[in-house]
Amino acid sequence: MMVTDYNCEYLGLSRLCLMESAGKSLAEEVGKIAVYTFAKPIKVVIFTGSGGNGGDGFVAARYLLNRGYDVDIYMLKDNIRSEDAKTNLEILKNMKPRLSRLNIFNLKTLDDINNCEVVSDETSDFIIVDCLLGTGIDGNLQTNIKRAIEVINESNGLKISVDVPSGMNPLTGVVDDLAVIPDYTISFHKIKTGVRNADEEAVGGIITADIGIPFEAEYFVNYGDFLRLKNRDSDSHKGNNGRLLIVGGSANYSGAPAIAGMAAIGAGADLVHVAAPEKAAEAIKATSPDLIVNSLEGDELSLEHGEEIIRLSENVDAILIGPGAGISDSTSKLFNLLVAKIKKPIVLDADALKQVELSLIRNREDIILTPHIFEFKSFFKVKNDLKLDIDSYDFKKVDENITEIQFITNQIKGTVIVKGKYDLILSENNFKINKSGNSGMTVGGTGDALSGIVVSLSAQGLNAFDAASLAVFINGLAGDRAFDEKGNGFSATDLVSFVGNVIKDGLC
Ligand SMILES: NC(=O)C1=CN([C@@H]2O[C@H](COP(=O)(O)OP(=O)(O)OC[C@H]3O[C@@H](n4cnc5c(N)ncnc54)[C@H](O)[C@@H]3O)[C@@H](O)[C@H]2O)[C@H](O)CC1
Ligand SMILES: [K+]
Repeated sequence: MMVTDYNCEYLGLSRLCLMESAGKSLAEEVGKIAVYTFAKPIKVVIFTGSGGNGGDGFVAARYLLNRGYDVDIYMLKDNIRSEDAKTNLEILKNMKPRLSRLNIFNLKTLDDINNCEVVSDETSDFIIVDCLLGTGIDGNLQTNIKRAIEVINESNGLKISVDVPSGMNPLTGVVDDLAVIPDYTISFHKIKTGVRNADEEAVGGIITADIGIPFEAEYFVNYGDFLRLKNRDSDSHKGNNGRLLIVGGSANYSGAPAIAGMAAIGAGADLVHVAAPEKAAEAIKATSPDLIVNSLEGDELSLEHGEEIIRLSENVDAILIGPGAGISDSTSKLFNLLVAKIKKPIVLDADALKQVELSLIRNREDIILTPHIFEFKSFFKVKNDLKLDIDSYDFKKVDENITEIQFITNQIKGTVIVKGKYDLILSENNFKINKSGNSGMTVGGTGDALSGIVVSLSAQGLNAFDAASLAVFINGLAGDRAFDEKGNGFSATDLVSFVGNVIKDGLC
């Protein structure tokens, strides 16, 4: 959800708009609950925190006042951290002289909280709206927030939590310390995972309110997806942040595994091993000192290298098979042996896609395929004239094309990137569209760079779908920077040189 939130901004839909929409939806739902719970106008008491959750409450207050409710706002924090929440609080404060039936109380001390009206109100004819904490909860509950949660739970009023019951982990639904126990939880756009996972008595009746977030914010890969890249912990040491093995190269092709390897380092991997036939290995050693190259006898990757490669795979977190490997019967047998024996995330690219049997990977979620449309059709043995053609405003055409491709990829549990002007990333019934990149990326080697970034993110712990989605976005952004610098004259090596910067900027 946080990814979607951020991606809204890149569609031009600001968080302030989303907060207005969230607050309005909240007021509508509170109004509906009030009408069918109480036969008369009642008071709504809104407890607010210092973040966006509190901001939703400030917005809802405006709409509830217009619906004839008395509104008391109990602010637990007056140092509001969310700019959008601050804007909405200012609006309420600018309503002076006050004509609306609104009171705003600053609960600065525990005594203020203990003496607030909901504690003493014996009736139950009021609604408490819990806007203390939402998806931004972090660490143990501060004392005042904890006391406010107790007061809310002890009160007789009807309780409504906004987005997440305050005190509950929005991702897991776990309550480490204490949480509001609401009669209803109103979730914006989509039920938060934690709310869905929690027991019913911990969240009450769940209501999902639409706040105008368009599909595209969820289905286009964008900068919000960088949130999935774990922030590297400061005391990590070599090897913590991804170790990977690239199996590729042949007598004529040493560039592909080298480009993939350098891209993998650019995407943050710590240790990049390459296993390649001796001529390619020597060439890679000479050009890329940062790669740990294992030289395999002979001109091509073949079955007798199997044991050595499987041994190498034991010390890494993810493997990329294919770049520059060439196609031969023995390489084919080797690749199928590796896929059958190595139970770690595997990325299959280029020549591996022409040789690995579909049946071997059908039930593996940790497999990522990176075909362009022609490799896609040959891997899945597609007979008809299938194209990746979603560059259109015609939603029927886009939907049909994606559905047609999904029908094919649903044969496997893994993730498939179908590369094109707009790349399509598919896994089970989930899909994302990547719009970064440019036509200059038709230059040879950009696919090798992509496969290097995919295996790097996979080695750093991202699941197949997230690693694939983010990698395509990063590869395209690096291609866009290379284009800005050299127009259509950039090389895959130029693209690789921007990968690190793209991620650094994306994480800011
Ligand atoms: N698309 C949407 O779903 C929208 C959601 N909105 C609302 O915004 C919140 C998320 O806002 P955020 O500012 O990130 O965080 P919170 O308001 O949940 O709280 C953070 C706030 O609270 C303080 N805090 C954090 N942890 C603790 C703690 N353990 N004890 C005490 N205080 C704590 C911290 O200082 C922060 O200031 C989301 O849930 C929705 O309700 C937006 O309205 C827009 C669209
Ligand atoms: K809440």
